[in-house]
Amino acid sequence: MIQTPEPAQIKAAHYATAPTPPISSPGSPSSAAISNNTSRPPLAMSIINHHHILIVTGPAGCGKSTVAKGLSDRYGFDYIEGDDYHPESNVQKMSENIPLNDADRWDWLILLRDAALEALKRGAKGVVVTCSALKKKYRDVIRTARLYDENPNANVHFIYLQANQELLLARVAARQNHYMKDSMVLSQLQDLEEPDDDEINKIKDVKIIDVSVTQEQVAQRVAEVVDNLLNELA
Ligand SMILES: Nc1ncnc2c1ncn2[C@@H]1O[C@H](COP(=O)(O)OP(=O)(O)OP(=O)(O)O)[C@@H](O)[C@H]1O
Ligand SMILES: O=C(O)[C@H](O)[C@@H](O)[C@H](O)[C@H](O)CO
Repeated sequence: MIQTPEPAQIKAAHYATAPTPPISSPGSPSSAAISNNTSRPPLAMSIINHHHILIVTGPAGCGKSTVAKGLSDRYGFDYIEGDDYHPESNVQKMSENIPLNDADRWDWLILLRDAALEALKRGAKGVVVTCSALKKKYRDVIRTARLYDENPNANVHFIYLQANQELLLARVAARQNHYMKDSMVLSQLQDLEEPDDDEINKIKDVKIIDVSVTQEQVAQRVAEVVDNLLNELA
């Protein structure tokens, strides 16, 4: 989540040279919820044996940054805030309430994918990325991370935070100093393709979390789901 109206520093011109990703600042109350409120399991073997990229997805205001910080703290994974990787032109558009289109998003998605791979290459145990990933074809771009990873191939998991329009609008309205306005939430909902049957039952790399509950309850749900996921792959 970008808190200031400053344009992003990072340009998406060359996706092959991903910038150094921002690492989470630990200790926010929300991240503490996921990392502490749920008892920490023994370190999942899969964290040691696999490369994991957790993509926290959903429209603006669903709680991606909140959840992602918690996951990063819980597993000691690097944290990549998707908002920080938009080219200046995208930030400008969003600040002016102009919805992004596919063309605006391609390089951004590839940049995020490559930033996650870069982090793994530098030795990160795993990576958590926030990315709206509103359409199936956007998620497919991120899915190709597996093809570009070195041994072991990265496991990409999408954690889709599901919320209705009313809830998203309320959370965005309550948030201070952020460029995303109500109208942007509405345009994102128009673009949104929720994970479909193929993704859920065939590719099986999507988990859906209902976020219409408190931050602590969301944290609990997400921690349970991701603990299981990582342990299943051990
Ligand atoms: N479960 C929850 N209950 C109530 N408020 C929440 C919950 N989760 C997050 N929030 C609040 O809702 C607002 C949006 O959360 P957050 O910034 O994490 O969403 P986001 O999906 O990252 O948004 P964006 O895509 O616009 O960056 C924040 O003010 C956050 O504190
Ligand atoms: O896909 C998009 O339309 C945008 O990239 C958004 O997802 C923003 O990055 C984010 O939601 C801002 O808060």
